[in-house]
Amino acid sequence: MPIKRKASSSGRSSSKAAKDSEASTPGPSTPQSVGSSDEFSEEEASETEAENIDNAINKFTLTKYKTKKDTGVKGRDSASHHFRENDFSYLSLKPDHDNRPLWIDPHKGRIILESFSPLAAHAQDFLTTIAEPLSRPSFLHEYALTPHSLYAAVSVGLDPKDIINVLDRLSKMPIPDNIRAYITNCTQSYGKVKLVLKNTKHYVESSDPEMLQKLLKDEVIGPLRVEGTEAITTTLAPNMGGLVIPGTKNAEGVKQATDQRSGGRPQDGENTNQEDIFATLNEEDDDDDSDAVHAFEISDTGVEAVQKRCLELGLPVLEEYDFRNDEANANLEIDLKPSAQIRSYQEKSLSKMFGNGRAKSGIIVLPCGAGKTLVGITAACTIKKGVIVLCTSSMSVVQWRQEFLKWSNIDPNDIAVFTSDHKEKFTRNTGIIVSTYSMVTQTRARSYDAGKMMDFLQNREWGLMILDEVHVVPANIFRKVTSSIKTHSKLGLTATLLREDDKISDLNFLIGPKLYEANWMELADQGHIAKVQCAEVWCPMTTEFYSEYLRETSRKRALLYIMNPRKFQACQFLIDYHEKRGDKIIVFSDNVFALHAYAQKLNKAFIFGGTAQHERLRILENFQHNENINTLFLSKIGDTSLDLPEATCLIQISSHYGSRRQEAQRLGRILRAKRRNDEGFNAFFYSLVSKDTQEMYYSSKRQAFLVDQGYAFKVITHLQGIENLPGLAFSTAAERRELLQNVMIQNEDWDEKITDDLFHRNDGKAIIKKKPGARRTAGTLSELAGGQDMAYVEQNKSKNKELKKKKGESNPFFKKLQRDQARRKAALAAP
Ligand SMILES: Nc1ncnc2c1ncn2[C@@H]1O[C@H](COP(=O)(O)OP(=O)(O)OP(=O)(O)O)[C@@H](O)[C@H]1O
Repeated sequence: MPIKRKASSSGRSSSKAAKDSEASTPGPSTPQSVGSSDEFSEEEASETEAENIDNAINKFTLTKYKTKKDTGVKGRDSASHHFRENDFSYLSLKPDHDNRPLWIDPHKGRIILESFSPLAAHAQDFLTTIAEPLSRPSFLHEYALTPHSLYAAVSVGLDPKDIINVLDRLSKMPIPDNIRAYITNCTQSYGKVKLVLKNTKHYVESSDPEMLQKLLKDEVIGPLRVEGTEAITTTLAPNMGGLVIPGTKNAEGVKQATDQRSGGRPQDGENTNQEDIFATLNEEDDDDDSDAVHAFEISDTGVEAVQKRCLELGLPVLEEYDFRNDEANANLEIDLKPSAQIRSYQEKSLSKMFGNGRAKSGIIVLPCGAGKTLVGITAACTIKKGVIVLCTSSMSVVQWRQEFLKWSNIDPNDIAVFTSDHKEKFTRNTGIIVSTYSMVTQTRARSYDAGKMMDFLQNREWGLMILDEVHVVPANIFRKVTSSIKTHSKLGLTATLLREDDKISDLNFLIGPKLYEANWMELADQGHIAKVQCAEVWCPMTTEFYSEYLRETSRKRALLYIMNPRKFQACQFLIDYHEKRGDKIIVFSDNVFALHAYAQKLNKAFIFGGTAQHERLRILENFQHNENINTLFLSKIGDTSLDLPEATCLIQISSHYGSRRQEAQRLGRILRAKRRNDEGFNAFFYSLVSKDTQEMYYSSKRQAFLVDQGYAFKVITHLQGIENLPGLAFSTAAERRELLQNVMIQNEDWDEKITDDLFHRNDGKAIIKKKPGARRTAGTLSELAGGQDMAYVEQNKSKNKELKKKKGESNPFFKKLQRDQARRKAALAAP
C-alpha cells in the first residue's frame, strides 16, 4: 500500500502543524463554522496557555532584548529578511558547539535538543526538570522555559546558579543575557518560602531570615503568626538522610537522577568536554545539605490567606511535608511487597517528589498503561501515613483498592472505600480511603451515612492525597477537595495534561507543579508500553454521499462522512487483515448509530452506554478469551479505564471533533498490549477519515498531542487489495443508495452523552442526546420508499445476541431501533 509520511520527525511543533493543516483543509466547508461551542475549548486553552507563556517570558525579556534584536536583524545580509526576528546568526557559536546538544531561542525561551547527541539522555533529564516538553519526535525535541517549569525546578532543589551553569555547558552558544535574567528573575522568588506542616502545625519556612522578617512585617501575614512563638526557629535543612523509596535501591534526588547506569557522569567513550558539562552540577550538590532553615508558626486557619498573600507578593509558597518527623499522625503499616520492583522512570518521578527527604506536592505525568497506580502506591508506602485516593469512577475505586492489595502488604481492613454503594471506614487509627471526586464534593443533601463519612474524612489529617486522572477534573472541584480535606501532600496523576477548561495553570497552585513527565517514545523503546504504528486512512467519499454532504447541515454531514461506504469498506478490510494476523481489534465510534450499523453489518459485538452491565462484562470476557471473538465495537465509554492487554489494533471510525485528549486516551488502550515485548511487535492505530470533509481538519487537530510525543502518522491513500476482498460491503450502487437513504432519514443526534465508563453506569441509563422533530428534507417519493431496504437491520443477527445466554433480554438500543423502524414502515404503508 502506498504510504505517504505526513507528520515528519523534524521537530516541528504539531500545534503549528495543526494550524497549517487548517489553512490547507480540503473541501468546501469552513471548519470554524461547525460543531458545538465547546469543541475547541481544549485547543483554545492550549493556545491561551502558550500565549501566557510567551507573555510571561516577554515581560522579562522583550524590553531588554529589543535593541539586540533590532541590531541583530537589520541589514545583516541579503537572506536575513526571510527569517525576520528568527535570524539568530548574530549569536556566536562556541568553538566546540558540535559536542553540545542545545540550541536556545532567546525570543521565546524555547530550547531545542538534538536527541541524537551522545549527551541527549543527560540533557533530557535536565531539561524535563527545568522546562516544559513541547514536542519530542525522533531527532529534535522542543522545550519551553516557563515560569511554572522554573518553579518546578526550584521545587526539586535546583537553584538558578545550577540551572544557568548546566544550561551553559549544554548550550552551543553562550546563554543570552535575557535568558539568564529570565531564569534569575523567575527563580529568585520561587522556593524562597515554604509552607511546612510539622507535628500538625503549619510553619512558614525559608533559608533566608531576612525574607521571613519581611513577611512578618507584612500587614496580612504578620498577624497570622501564632501568638507566643515570637522567635524564628532555626534548624538544619532537610536532606534525603537515608530515605529510600520502597521498591528502589536508592532514592537520590533529582540531581543524581541523570542516569542510573552512569551515575550522572559521562560513560566510556564520551569525551572530556562532555564530562566537564556535568562537573558544575555535581559540585553544586554538596552545598545544599548544610543550609540552615528558619521558620515561624502560623495558625491553621491562616494557611490559605498566607498562600494567597505570598502569591500577591510574587513569592509562591512550596508545600512540603516532613513526614519522617510527623509524630502527631499515626504511622500506617504499609510497604511494597518484596516482589514489586518499580521501573526506572517510576523511580525517577518519585525521586522528584521525595528529592529532599520531604514529600513535595505536584503532578506526575506518565503515558497510559505506564503504571501510574504503582507510582501512587509507592508514594503511599514511602510516606506511611493516612492516604486518601480520589478517582473518577467507582470502578476505578475498586481497581485502586485491588492494586493496593496486589502491590503492598496493607492489611485489607486498613483500606476502605467510600462510594454510593459502600461507605466503609478503616478500623484502626489510620488507613487508606479510596473514593471518587463526586462523592467528596457533592453539594446535594447527603444520606446520613455519607454525611458521617464526610465528617470522618474532614475531621482528620491525611498524609497524602492521590488525585487520579487530574486532566478530567474541573479546577473548581480541586478547589473544593483541597479546601475541605486536610492533607499534608498531594500527588496528581495523569497521562495527558491537557484540559478542556483554561484552568491548566491553576493546577500548579491547587495541586503543585508538574514534577515529572515521561517520554512516551523512550518507554516504548524500553518495552514498558507497546510500539504503535499510527496511520490515517483517507477514504474518498462516494459521489452520492458527497453530493448530499455538500447540501446538508453539520449534524447530517457528520453522519454522512462517518457512514461513507468507502470508509465502511476500509474498516471491513482492516478488520479482515488484522484478524487474519491474529490481532484483537477494537473499533471506536462516538456516533452510536454508526457503531450499531457497522457492527450489525459486519456481525461483530458492540458495547455502548445503553448496554447492560452484565452484557458488557460478558462481551469483554469473550473478547479476551474467545478466539472467535476478535473484534469489538466500542463507543466512547471505552476511551478510558479499559484494561484489555489482548487488544493490539485500534480502528477509529468516528470521534469527538478535534479532541487531542481523546486521541491520546484511545491510543492508550493498546499501549498495554500483552505481546509488546515480542520481537518486532507493533500495535496498530488507524484513524479512518473521509476525504475532502471536515473530518480531515479535525483529524489533524486530534493528532497534535501524539505527534508532539513523537508518533508519526502515516497517510494511507489506498488499501492494496481492498477491491478483491470477498464479501466487500456496499460494492454495488444499489447497496450504496440504500445506505444513503438510511442515513438521510436519520434525524436524531446520535452523539452519546455519557456519565460513566465502560465498567460502571452511574444511573443505569445511557444518555443519548436526541433532538427529534420535524425537518424538511428534499427528496422524492421513490427515494422514501427505499426505506424498506433497511430490512437488513432486522434480518441480520447481531453478534451481541449470539453472545447472550439468557433469552428474552434485549438491549434498549435495539428495542428503540426496532420501534422506530416499525413506525416508519407503518407510516410508509399508510395510504
Ligand atoms: N513496576 C512494575 N512492574 C510490573 N508491572 C507494572 C509495573 N508498573 C506498572 N505495571 C503494570 O502495568 C499495567 C498498567 O498499570 P496502570 O493501570 O497503573 O497504568 P496507568 O498508567 O494507570 O494507565 P491508564 O492511564 O491507562 O489508566 C498494570 O497491569 C500494572 O500492574
